[in-house]
Amino acid sequence: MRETWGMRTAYCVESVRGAERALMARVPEGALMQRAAAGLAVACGQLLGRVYGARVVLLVGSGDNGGDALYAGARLARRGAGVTAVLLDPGRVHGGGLAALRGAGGRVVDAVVGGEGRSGAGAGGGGDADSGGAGSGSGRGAGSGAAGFGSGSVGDVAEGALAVVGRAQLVVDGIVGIGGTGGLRPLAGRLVRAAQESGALIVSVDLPSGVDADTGQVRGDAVRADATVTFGAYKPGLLIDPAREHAGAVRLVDIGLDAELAAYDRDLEALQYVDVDRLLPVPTAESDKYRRGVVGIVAGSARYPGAAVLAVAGALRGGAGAVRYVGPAADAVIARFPEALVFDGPPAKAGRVQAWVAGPGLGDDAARLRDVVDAEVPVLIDADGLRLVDHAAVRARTAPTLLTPHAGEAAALLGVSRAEVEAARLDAVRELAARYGATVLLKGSTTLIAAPGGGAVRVNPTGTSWLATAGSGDVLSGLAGSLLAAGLGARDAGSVAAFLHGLAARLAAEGAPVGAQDVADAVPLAWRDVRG
Ligand SMILES: NC(=O)C1=CN([C@@H]2O[C@H](COP(=O)(O)OP(=O)(O)OC[C@H]3O[C@@H](n4cnc5c(N)ncnc54)[C@H](O)[C@@H]3O)[C@@H](O)[C@H]2O)[C@@H](O)CC1
Ligand SMILES: [K+]
Repeated sequence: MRETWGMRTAYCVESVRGAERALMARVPEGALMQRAAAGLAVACGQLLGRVYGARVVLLVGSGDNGGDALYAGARLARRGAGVTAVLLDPGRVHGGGLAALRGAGGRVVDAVVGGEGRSGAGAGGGGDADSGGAGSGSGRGAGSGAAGFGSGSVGDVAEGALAVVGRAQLVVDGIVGIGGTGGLRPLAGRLVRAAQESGALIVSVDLPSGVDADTGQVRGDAVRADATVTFGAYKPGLLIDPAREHAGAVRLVDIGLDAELAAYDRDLEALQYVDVDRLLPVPTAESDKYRRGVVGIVAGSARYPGAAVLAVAGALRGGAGAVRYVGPAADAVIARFPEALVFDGPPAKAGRVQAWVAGPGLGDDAARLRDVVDAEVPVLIDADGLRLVDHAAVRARTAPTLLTPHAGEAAALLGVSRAEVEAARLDAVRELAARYGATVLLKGSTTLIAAPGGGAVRVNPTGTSWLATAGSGDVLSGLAGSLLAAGLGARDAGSVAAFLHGLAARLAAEGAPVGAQDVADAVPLAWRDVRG
């Protein structure tokens, strides 16, 4: 699973379109679409295993996304597949693509009654009531300028179209790509549901139709693909939940866009093994414990001594030379980790510290937290610390600050609901970083790290649902604080910690539940895996 290549990057639609325009001016007309279609056809062939004789259905929308699907379908038809295009908007379809498919022997049916498909209302049954989808939302009517989608009632779907979808081995989702807004329209939703129910493999072209490319939001019905073949660059939505869950395995097809994209700012970055390897603080011959960094941990309380132990456990595995625990759980910490330095007074009097972690299990100890926030070294604030902290004091800090909320804590900081944060993680993390003048690591299904000055948001690629276990956040804050003390900047410390933490959970879990202590114990394995 180890990848040897570097940073994965994602660009917003505006940048991708700009780069595409620049490239299109230099290459023959239609060349980019042919590159895209060729890559798509190869990926479909690999998923099918055997192309000759395979039953392939293309769901074709009104734009170039449908064009990609049609040209790829033509390539598959020339290799012997039985390819049928279902036109969702027969009045607006990519002409060249349609001609190519027909020329290669592909069939074409209309999705709506009155086209080439036989007419018949309500075939397939049962779907009408839930055609609005879970997201019920705002996006559904948006973009109703797309002729044929907003207007057609669900009952208008042609029986012939549903029947071919039901028999397909592979369904290619060319409904919408980067030109899409809002969720699937009812007609498309009906066909997609039929595909999903049939058990066919579903491959999305560029993006799963219905998701938001730039934010990862899903505002209505959206395709759930087994794989997505994306062109030129990843789009943020392919890397951020909830859209990411819809994409399946994502494959990037090079259409020659990289040189043009260099003129644009990245929207997202996902560190890979080699990037993390380069960032890990590895001691040299001259290192002593102070040069390697001392991390101070202000965590735990009489009620929650375990949070102190777990934060120290994370900190001991993060590369700092020493861990100094400050608080009332010193006995519990020493019993488990005799190598920790402990002190039960105010942090300001605790001795030398290069970075502080404050908050896990802290209870209501606002005084100790204030001491830490006033310190002129990097500070990580988590959990209870996020609830107690004086926001103006955070904004006034001059040394780096790293806030590590989960969605619920982020919601409280922003004054919105947890569901709103979960639905729009990228917006939430950017907004928090701007508002608090701090680097923010938003934990969850896709952990994101945003710096206060803007720039690319980091997305952690190693996350796993095994991390959804009590205390795992305490380990993460200790680990990230330790990396801060070892000299990493806040954005790097947060992203490297999230990477190691996710990897450690995977290595510890191996398919079975693990506790936070197991995750901490597996962090050295993750280091070795990265350095290996
Ligand atoms: N621009 C380029 O150079 C390339 C573009 N390519 C493909 O072109 C796509 C973009 O094509 P387009 O700009 O034509 O846009 P799309 O094909 O993504 O969308 C077409 C139209 O669908 C309508 N629409 C919007 N939301 C909808 C919804 N929820 N349901 C139904 N219809 C909706 C709109 O009228 C929109 O203009 C990319 O995603 C990619 O697949 C590739 O061929 C590679 C090269
Ligand atoms: K698509």
